[in-house]
Amino acid sequence: MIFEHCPDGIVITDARGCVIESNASFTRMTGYTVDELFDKNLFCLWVANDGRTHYRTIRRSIAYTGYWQGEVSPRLMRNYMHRYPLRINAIRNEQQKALALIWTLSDETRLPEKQRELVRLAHHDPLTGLPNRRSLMARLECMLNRPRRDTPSAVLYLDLDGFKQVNDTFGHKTGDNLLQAIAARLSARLRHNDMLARLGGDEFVIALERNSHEDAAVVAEHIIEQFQTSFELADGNIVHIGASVGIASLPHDRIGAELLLDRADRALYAAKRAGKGVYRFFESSRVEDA
Ligand SMILES: Nc1nc2c(ncn2[C@@H]2O[C@H](COP(=O)(O)OP(=O)(O)OP(=O)(O)O)[C@@H](O)[C@H]2O)c(=O)[nH]1
Repeated sequence: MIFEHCPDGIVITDARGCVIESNASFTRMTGYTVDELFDKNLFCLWVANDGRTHYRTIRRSIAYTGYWQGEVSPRLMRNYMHRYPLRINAIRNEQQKALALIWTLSDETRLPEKQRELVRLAHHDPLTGLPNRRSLMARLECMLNRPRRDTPSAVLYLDLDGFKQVNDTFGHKTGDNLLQAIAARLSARLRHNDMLARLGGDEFVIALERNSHEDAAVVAEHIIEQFQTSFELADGNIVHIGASVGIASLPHDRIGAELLLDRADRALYAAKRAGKGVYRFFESSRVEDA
């Protein structure tokens, strides 16, 4: 009774992760019905898709501490727009062997309004509503921890050309409106698996999931094309502005998110030097011409 009516989503699985029972909140939060879940392995359904390293980290934490805490990948939820905190607790026997696992998705919507706002602010840029640097870095780490061969991905670092001039000519408020309009235009064209984040100032980054080298170039071209149409802003001003893009494909060697972003930034620098309004790739020994 308490299990069924608990506002948090709860699933009980065996030690391997096969579902024994789930509650109504879990169905509401993930979109998976009880029947669909029965006997499915939750590790296969969610975790394994985020990479073997991630899977092994979780398994190891459960084996040693009986506990793991993190976030559920939104791509693996039917309700993929939401990212829920997930806890996995092992029920262990006296020899510390896991007998069953309790998976709990916390329903943040139950938090008081003020607390929810704090959670939102911690992960989003207040001006545009886009994910912020922190969210981006978490996503990049996730991408970098996946097996690479079958999942080529890329990072596009975008910087506006001549944004300072917009501020100087029209004022800071119009500059803000322009950043919001750009965020909306770029978001509208992205696939829902990709992430558009604002790092601050006039810098945006797109984490492209499962895109080949060629695909990343096509996306970069489309982005630059999107700046050919002027932005009609909420304050009535019409502003024309361009953008340059630096691209770093996920390498086969193991690197961290900071280095990957730095590579995209270096490619962006090359695009700026090449006269702006173009894209450039980062290549390990040199920056490749577009
Ligand atoms: N309106 C507005 N301006 C900002 C914000 N954050 C930073 N800026 C301004 O954005 C400008 C960014 O500087 P730059 O990237 O050097 O300007 P730019 O003219 O685009 O230079 P290039 O990239 O070389 O073309 C600075 O003038 C900052 O003051 C913001 O949140 N709102």
